[in-house]
Amino acid sequence: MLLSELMKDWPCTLLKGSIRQKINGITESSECIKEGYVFVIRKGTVRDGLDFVEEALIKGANTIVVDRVNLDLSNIPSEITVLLVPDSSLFISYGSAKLAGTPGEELTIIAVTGTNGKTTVSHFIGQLLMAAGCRTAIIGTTGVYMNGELTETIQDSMTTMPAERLHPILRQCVDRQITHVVLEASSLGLSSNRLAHCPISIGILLNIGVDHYAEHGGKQQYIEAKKRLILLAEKLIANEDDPICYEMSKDSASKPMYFSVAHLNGKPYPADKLKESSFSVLGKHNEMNARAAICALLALGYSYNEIHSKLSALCLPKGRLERYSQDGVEIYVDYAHTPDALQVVLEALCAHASQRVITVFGCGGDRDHEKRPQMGAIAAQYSTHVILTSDNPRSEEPSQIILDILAGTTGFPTPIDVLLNRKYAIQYAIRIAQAGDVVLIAGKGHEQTQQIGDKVYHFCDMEEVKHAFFEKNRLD
Ligand SMILES: CC(=O)N[C@H]1[C@@H](OP(=O)(O)OP(=O)(O)OC[C@H]2O[C@@H](n3ccc(=O)[nH]c3=O)[C@H](O)[C@@H]2O)O[C@H](CO)[C@@H](O)[C@@H]1O[C@H](C)C(=O)N[C@@H](C)C(=O)N[C@H](CCC(=O)O)C(=O)O
Ligand SMILES: Nc1ncnc2c1ncn2[C@@H]1O[C@H](COP(=O)(O)OP(=O)(O)OP(=O)(O)O)[C@@H](O)[C@H]1O
Ligand SMILES: N[C@H](CCC[C@H](N)C(=O)O)C(=O)O
Repeated sequence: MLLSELMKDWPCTLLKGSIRQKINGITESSECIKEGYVFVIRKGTVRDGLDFVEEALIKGANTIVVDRVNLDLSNIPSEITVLLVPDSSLFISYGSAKLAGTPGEELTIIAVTGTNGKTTVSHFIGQLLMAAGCRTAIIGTTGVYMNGELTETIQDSMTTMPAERLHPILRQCVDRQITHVVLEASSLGLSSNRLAHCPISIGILLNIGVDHYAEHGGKQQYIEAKKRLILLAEKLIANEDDPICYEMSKDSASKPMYFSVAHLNGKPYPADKLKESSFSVLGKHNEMNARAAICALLALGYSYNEIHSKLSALCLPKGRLERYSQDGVEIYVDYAHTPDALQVVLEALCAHASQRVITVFGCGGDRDHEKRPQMGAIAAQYSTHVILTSDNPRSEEPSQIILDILAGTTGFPTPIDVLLNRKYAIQYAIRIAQAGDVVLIAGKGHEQTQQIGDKVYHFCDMEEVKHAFFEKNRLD
């Protein structure tokens, strides 16, 4: 494509060079530059793309896009084009869509946001659509699935991928005759305009809890970020029981569809209806997730009868209440890393367990501190025994994270042990567990790595569980 074609529908000012350049791709990361690429410079939270211009030019960039005036461009050779745009993050979304041939326009895109349940609801919707015969892709934290096949795992478990990666994947979807795409819209993805040029038919608002406040600068800013989905989506589905979601839904241009614990789309829908359809996924939260998914199918024109006949086959994505049982002990690996998530999962397991509930968890470093004591209190309230350990400490001191969690556990009689090494914490839990006990290992779900400092190690909770049983039986 010629640069002139990319620019023609977008407010751009030519600062230097020619618009007759042939361009082969677009990126905001110098690491991804190839010959003939457009390098879009963005000032980030940590670094400034401006510092990587030299690297981009060495790698073959022929166009530089900036969104700041009065920059010194004298070091940029004359054969390189420099454009000024009002906002780099919007331009990269627009440019990525256009270079990929706007594949989103050929697809029905459903985007799911909320603090908890995005991955689960996306997979439920995807599974229902596939059961109804639609070729469907699911894009989110656990990877890209095209018609049920995992085609790409996402580095860093990113929930909403940058636009420059999303639109080429949407193009692959079109090439594979996929008609429906269900994607997760994270607050950070929405606030950084990753979905700005992705045409969304249905937006789903699940819930608002505590997560990512620190990165957004507060709860209100987090809510504002989630609200962007309402402006992007043609139709909105919202959780009527969540007061913040309900309030937010009033900003929708079209009349929203609601789901709640008692209603669906304005009609009574008691829990028995789900049971009658043999929906059998554990946890009240997953019943709510199923209600959101049913609403999405209703919005797409399916009837209750068609939807109900498919509910019995719904299953959870990897790392969500993932069960393993050995020697009469039931183990659940779950991705609960927020207070609300830990609470609903423990409520489900307490209702299900016949004996003790042993909880192993920690909290991620460089993330909200306020969720730590809240999660400590919830774990202590619902569990018979708590083992505190490291999640992804990242740049933080692991023992300080534990102290923050412990602050919430005072006043509860529950025994609490601390084992910073997650492997040993899991081994200890399995060693003390007896037949009939339930062990919850929370926080990392499907993750295959653990980040301690700036080092990333292979780590998989489920692998450690199996290894721990092997060790226990070897020692006995
Ligand atoms: C908080 C956030 O959104 N971070 C993303 C963001 O970083 P940033 O704005 O701080 O960028 P930066 O690192 O300061 O760099 C500034 C600019 O310099 C460029 N650069 C930087 C280094 C270099 O060598 N060359 C280069 O060109 C960068 O590409 C960028 O354009 O832009 C980067 C480039 O696209 C992303 O890699 C980075 O995501 C990182 C990996 C990340 O971990 N993000 C997580 C927190 C995230 O987005 N999570 C959400 C929410 C998950 C949930 O729901 O729980 C998600 O959707 O995954
Ligand atoms: N509707 C819900 N309400 C509260 N907690 C939930 C709900 N659904 C799932 N959870 C909890 O949240 C965890 C993560 O679920 P899921 O991956 O579906 O959410 P998510 O919003 O995609 O999370 P993330 O974006 O952080 O990956 C689950 O393992 C479970 O503990
Ligand atoms: N997308 C979330 C996942 C958190 C998972 C948990 N294991 C942690 O590391 O805190 C985040 O990056 O905040």
